[in-house]
Amino acid sequence: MMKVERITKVVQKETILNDINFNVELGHIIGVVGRNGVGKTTLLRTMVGILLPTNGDVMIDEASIFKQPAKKQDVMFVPDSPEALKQYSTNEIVRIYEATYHRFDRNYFYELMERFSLPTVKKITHYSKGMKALFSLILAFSTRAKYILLDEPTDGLDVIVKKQILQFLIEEVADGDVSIIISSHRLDELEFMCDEIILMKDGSIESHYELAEMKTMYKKVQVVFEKEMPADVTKHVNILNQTGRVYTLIIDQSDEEAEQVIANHQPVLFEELPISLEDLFVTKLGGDSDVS
Ligand SMILES: Nc1ncnc2c1ncn2[C@@H]1O[C@H](COP(=O)(O)OP(=O)(O)OP(=O)(O)O)[C@@H](O)[C@H]1O
Repeated sequence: MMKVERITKVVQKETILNDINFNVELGHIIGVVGRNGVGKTTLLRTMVGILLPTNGDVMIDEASIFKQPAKKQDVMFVPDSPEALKQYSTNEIVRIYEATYHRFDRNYFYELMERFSLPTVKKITHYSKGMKALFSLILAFSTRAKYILLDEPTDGLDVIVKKQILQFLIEEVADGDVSIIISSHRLDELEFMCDEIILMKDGSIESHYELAEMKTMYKKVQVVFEKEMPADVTKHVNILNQTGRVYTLIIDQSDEEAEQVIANHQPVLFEELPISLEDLFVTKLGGDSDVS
């Protein structure tokens, strides 16, 4: 188990991460979402020990990655634009990784290169942007690290490779030996593969739920009233969208009165719609006018 324990990160007197706490068990895909600049990348970089937290610790199987650096072998970070090692050839990088990561699996590496039809090259700079992203992913999984942290992993990948990658990520965690933590703005992709979502706000965790559970906490409905929306309804709902008299609303299920208040006005139309992660994101974070 990986434990992120009370991580706080202050940079130039500014608190970027504030008391972040959560556990990662093996066999899960966890999505980290939040507005631009909220601290997602800083969190991932701290979780692998690239950044030192101002306070708090990251534990893997009860050992701190900061106090026992060998534990860092268990966690790999794939940045959104990997710049390192670009002057090397594919095969040289394999040798460097073999020397660095004790569990690096050369056979698995070449198997994945073949699976994703990625050729070996004399210099990594010869790869296109998408090929570099794919290469970084393949390298990360070939280290056989238990915790793989991905920052915007599908950026720059074409739709065919993207689908293959999403499928691959799901397969990787299926055996229960690996967990993946993904920071992404692609909420549709996260929805497809994540079982847990961490939603960040102002450098803190606003909520951390299983995605399925989170969806049961809210209800999305489409409502049409005879005239405009009654004032007492407005107090109980979050308006996602309005097109003419058609409102798309989010109702917090803990507000027991909300549906009754709507029904009291005898709406012309009142029907439930499937709720998406994007709806939850807008509901929980849409009220912030600034990029945090
Ligand atoms: N080295 C640094 N020095 C000063 N401030 C930094 C540094 N790195 C990050 N920050 C600040 O920390 C905050 C969080 O940045 P971070 O890159 O973690 O956000 P993010 O959630 O990943 O954003 P995005 O969704 O845009 O990628 C931002 O306000 C950023 O300006």
